[in-house]
Amino acid sequence: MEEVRSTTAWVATHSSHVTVDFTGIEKVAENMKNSLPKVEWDFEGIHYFDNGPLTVQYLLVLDALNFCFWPDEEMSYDHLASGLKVTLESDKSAFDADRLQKYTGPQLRKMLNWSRPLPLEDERVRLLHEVGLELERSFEGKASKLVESCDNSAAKLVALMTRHFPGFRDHTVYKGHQIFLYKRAQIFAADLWGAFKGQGYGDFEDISSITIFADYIVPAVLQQLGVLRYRSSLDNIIKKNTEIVSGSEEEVELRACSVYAVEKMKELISKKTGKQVLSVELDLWLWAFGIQCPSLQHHRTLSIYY
Ligand SMILES: Nc1nc2c(c(CN[C@H]3C=C[C@H](O)[C@@H]3O)cn2[C@@H]2O[C@H](COP(=O)(O)O)[C@@H](O)[C@H]2O)c(=O)[nH]1
Repeated sequence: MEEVRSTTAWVATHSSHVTVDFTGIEKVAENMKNSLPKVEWDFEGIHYFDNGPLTVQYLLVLDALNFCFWPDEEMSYDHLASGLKVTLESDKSAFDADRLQKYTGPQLRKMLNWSRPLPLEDERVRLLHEVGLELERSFEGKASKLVESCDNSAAKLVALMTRHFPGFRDHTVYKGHQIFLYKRAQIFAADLWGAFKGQGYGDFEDISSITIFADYIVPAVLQQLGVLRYRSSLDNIIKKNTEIVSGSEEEVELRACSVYAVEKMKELISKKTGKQVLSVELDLWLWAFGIQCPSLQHHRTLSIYY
């Protein structure tokens, strides 16, 4: 995760469209100093959990598809999490590696109880196949084997995920430099940690090494909190819901500056309180705040990464 931290910091110090406001960070950290808001994983009550390997399989499938819901105004992450949960509850072998390799778009729609094509449906299907095939080839078909091979290290898990599954290699090139975000790979580690409450498959000694998950909700929340400031041209693009091209300077800055700003916020809160705060905890708080705010306007980029 050092790569994520150092490369996003590079973007933040060379950015043209997004600025990290340290006064804004200071204000948020000061407010959080006395009461660190704790948000429970699955506060929505929408995820599958049975305390065993099938939960790991569920979370891998979930995070393989955990991106870009906004093109359909009525769709959200909740539909994915709960649709996959209902699917698994009625058919425990639905996410077996051989079956993952065969799903079609209409079948995936049915799983999510969705009557029209899903956003980036063909990509979602391709990524499901990729996960099934690689699980079968390298991990006896089981996501639990993948996690077991990581020696309780979230960093190892992210490295392994990005090595084995091309769809999880969330990176880009910005002003000639390679930048790593690894949103879905990191969120998989965080979901395991959250679901298993840091025990069993969620027991990671280095959970503090994970950064936030740069999606389209967190940057919007950070802007609202005065932690990120946008150049007026970018502000207009977002207000008008105009699409931002994947890999553009604007898009990379929105995501990278979010990671960097929350790392700084975490350091400051830890310093003020004398307690270790985790980026995962800050992420969940920011994200939960964001999705409960219907007026929040976020950037729109078509991407399989977030
Ligand atoms: N940074 C961050 N981004 C997250 C999540 C989650 C869900 N995490 C679960 C884990 C435990 C909790 O109980 C959550 O349920 C989804 N997303 C992203 O949000 C976007 C979806 O937005 P909308 O279209 O409005 O549904 C999309 O990019 C999706 O990838 C998170 O935790 N952090």
